[in-house]
Amino acid sequence: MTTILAARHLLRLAFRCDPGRLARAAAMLAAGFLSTPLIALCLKSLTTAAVNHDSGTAARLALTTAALLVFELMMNHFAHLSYFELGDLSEVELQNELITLAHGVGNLERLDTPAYADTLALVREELPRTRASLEAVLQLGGLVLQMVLTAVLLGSLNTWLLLLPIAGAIPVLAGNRAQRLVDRAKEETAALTRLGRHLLETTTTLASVKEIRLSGAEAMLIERHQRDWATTTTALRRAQTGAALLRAAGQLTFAAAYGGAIYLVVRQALQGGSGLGDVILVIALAAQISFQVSNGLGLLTIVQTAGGTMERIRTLRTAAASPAPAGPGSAHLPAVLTRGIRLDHVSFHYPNSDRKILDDVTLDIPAGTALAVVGENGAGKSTLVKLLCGLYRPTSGRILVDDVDLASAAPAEWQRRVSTLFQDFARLELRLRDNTGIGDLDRIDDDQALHQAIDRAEAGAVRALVPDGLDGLLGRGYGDGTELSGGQWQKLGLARTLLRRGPLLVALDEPASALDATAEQALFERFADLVTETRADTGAVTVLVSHRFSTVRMADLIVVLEQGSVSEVGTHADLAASGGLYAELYHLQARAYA
Ligand SMILES: Nc1ncnc2c1ncn2[C@@H]1O[C@H](COP(=O)(O)OP(=O)(O)OP(=O)(O)O)[C@@H](O)[C@H]1O
Repeated sequence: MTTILAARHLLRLAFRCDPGRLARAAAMLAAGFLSTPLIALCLKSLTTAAVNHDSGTAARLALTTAALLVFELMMNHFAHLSYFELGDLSEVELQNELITLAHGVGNLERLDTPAYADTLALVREELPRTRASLEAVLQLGGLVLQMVLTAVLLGSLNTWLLLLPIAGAIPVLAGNRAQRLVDRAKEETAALTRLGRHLLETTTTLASVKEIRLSGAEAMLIERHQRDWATTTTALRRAQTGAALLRAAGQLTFAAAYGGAIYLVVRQALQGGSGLGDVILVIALAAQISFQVSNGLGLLTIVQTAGGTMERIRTLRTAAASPAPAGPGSAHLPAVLTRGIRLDHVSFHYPNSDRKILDDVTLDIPAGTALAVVGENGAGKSTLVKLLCGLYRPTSGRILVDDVDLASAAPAEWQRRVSTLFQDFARLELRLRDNTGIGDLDRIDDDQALHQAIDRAEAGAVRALVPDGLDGLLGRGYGDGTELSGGQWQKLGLARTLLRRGPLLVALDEPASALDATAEQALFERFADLVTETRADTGAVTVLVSHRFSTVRMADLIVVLEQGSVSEVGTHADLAASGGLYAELYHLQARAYA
């Protein structure tokens, strides 16, 4: 994206946020910037008056010069107050758009695409610079006005002097090219930078530090971290060196033109074509041009970097706006399940790999069924749940809800009818109310419903730990919230699941992985209640992924996944007697407990 497009985008954004403030900032900046060449003009007249011994005029001009200097400073100062807040508003607006781009894509497929994830990570990192970018755009506008006035004053003395501002364009063009070099290097090293940040985060956050310390993997991770950073830094340093050389060449060219301009006007004065005042005017203006060019270069670099960010946001927007593989249709989902959910020859691979994770899965889950999914690690259980929740679409095959193909319904419509607790459940370090309330946003302010869901999830003791109850903060993400254990967070995750009304699918992926034995027992009593309730209410299907066979056996139907394919389906009694993988795993676990 060119600098002009970036500037236009930032100005539009600022205009949307607060047009009045933008107009005030622009007017004050323009007034401040225009007063600089006028100071040079005053100095010229002051010199002429002094040479002519006109002390009255000289004194008046000296005062005017001082007043202009103060005016210039004041205008810049007050403009800064206006655009400071405007920059913040614009950044928040872009942050909101980024959140939409990360979540508003209907499914997770794009986030799994490395290019999309890298671009998103880069933009997230660059957003805090929005304020400086907007400031740079406004100042560049003022600078352009200032340069035009400077050019008019120079041209009125000698048309050759007009070449001076033109020579000023050379370092600008060189700067443009230099920035492109740096941007390209940044994009090429984005994946490694992301990995570096991940390693830094992993090695410095409490949760993982414990494990790393005990495993002794510290040295290995530090070595890996250093190696990756060294590769990234080398590539960036090479690009920065090339960029610095280009910028220096441009500035040297301007320096030569600057010297030529002074020579020209001094020669003109010696030949009697102009006075001492004109020489002073040119020296002052040339010095201003030198400052304008170097200032302009710095500002341009900032706007060009913002251009990179805007371009990346545009790429994200285009990707998010492009239709998903089989564009969502407008088919309506039933209010109540009568037949159930059917997977019809479903195969799936993640967008970032060709490896089939699910292979030709066909499965009928009648309405009201409690289905358990078992299988070894990596068999594809969580992936199956994610597909059922509509977070991903099958690469081939269909998922039918009664007779409606999920691909022909809007993902959001289905996701409103799904209640889930994922294995990697979210730990929202916000208020207890938010943490639970996002399970059913319409009820986030319904204290009674929130308390009920928390009680049903056996999380009453967690609530008692939070000093301000529903409005108390959780975690140490910001503020001084209550830190919770893994199991306590998981119970709150379950409370979210239980808050949702009228689901057609309840999916619990290893919901007891962090719970103690008593909590697990209580959870499965709740699970049984939930199945009975939702079955009567909406005919919902309940899917439970678990490695605990004591719980799995309660399910109406059990499906065994082996390397992405269904190897066994049936009731506990059928499968335990069949002598297959289920029977083997079940007896293995039963023996361990015996
Ligand atoms: N976002 C992803 N991108 C690429 N591959 C993935 C992604 N998520 C999971 N996989 C791969 O898919 C395979 C199945 O993962 P899945 O989480 O579905 O297994 P699972 O049966 O739930 O395992 P577990 O019992 O360990 O939870 C794994 O080999 C995993 O590496």
